[in-house]
Amino acid sequence: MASSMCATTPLSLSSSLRTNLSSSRTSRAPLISLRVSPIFQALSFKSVRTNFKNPISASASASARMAGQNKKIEKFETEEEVAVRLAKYTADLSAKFVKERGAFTVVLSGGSLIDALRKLAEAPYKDSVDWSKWHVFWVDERVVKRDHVDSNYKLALDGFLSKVPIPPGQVYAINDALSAEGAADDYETCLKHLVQRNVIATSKTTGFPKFDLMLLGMGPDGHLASLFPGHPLVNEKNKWVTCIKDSPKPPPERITFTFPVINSAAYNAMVVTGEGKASAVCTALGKSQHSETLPAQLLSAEDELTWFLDKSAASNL
Ligand SMILES: O=C1O[C@H](COP(=O)(O)O)[C@@H](O)[C@H](O)[C@H]1O
Repeated sequence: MASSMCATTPLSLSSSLRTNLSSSRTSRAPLISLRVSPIFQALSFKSVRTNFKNPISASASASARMAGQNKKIEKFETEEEVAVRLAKYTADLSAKFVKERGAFTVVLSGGSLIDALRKLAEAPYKDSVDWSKWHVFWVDERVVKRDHVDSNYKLALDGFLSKVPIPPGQVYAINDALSAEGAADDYETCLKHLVQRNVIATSKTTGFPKFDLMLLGMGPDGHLASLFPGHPLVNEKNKWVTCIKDSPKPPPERITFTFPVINSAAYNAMVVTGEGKASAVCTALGKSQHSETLPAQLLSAEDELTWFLDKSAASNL
């Protein structure tokens, strides 16, 4: 569908995926969110943490809404429980947006996030999500060929996209034949065409594209997308998509959404697991004395930001 509109050519998925295209179903029940009462909001992180030792249940995880903000933290005993919750959260948002606007625009990151999405490609979601309405984008991508081991597209294809029947024309990979600058410009042009067609919504508040859901990860250094601590790209205010040629994490050349676009998303989900990220989680969620501002601290969302943490990642809170 989008190939005639976008400079970026939507990817060509494997023929096995094409054979799945007829199997899309109706959407699931409306979103059920783990809202918490004002009393619970006032609970300290220490008391939330005690739930790890005596979990209520995997699904009724420790959850807290930051006072006065549209930011929630959901904590789970294990990474497996994070994956189970993330699948339901994403499926519920898919149903909500398909019902409201007839499309669901989802932005993926690379890294550990893709493995955390594995439950979404299993029963019951594999058959109940209306995959035909999904439009998939990348919050960042490495400037490598799509079949390269470092490609975020390849990671998502192997780990998730090849297992669900999203129409190939609705999966927007970056053009891997271009330079970093060219690929960033090309991707921004692609997004502008889709905004014109109202496939991607526009934020009334910021004027930037308003994706329905971004599924994000954070590095141990507190970076998200390809926005690294102390890098000037963190402060980009005008571009939608930009490139970095000196990424401290290899490979050095990448393209990335900018903060104005990331923070204009309706829903942002930050998924973090493992002890190696506990310190950055602590800083990002404002519980440490660390003087440096990490990119993850700057994350917000128009409607709601949720941090999904396992016990290890939350261990310093
Ligand atoms: O380089 C990247 O790293 C981040 C974090 O990855 P993780 O494996 O530590 O979760 C990822 O979100 C980003 O998309 C990727 O390009």
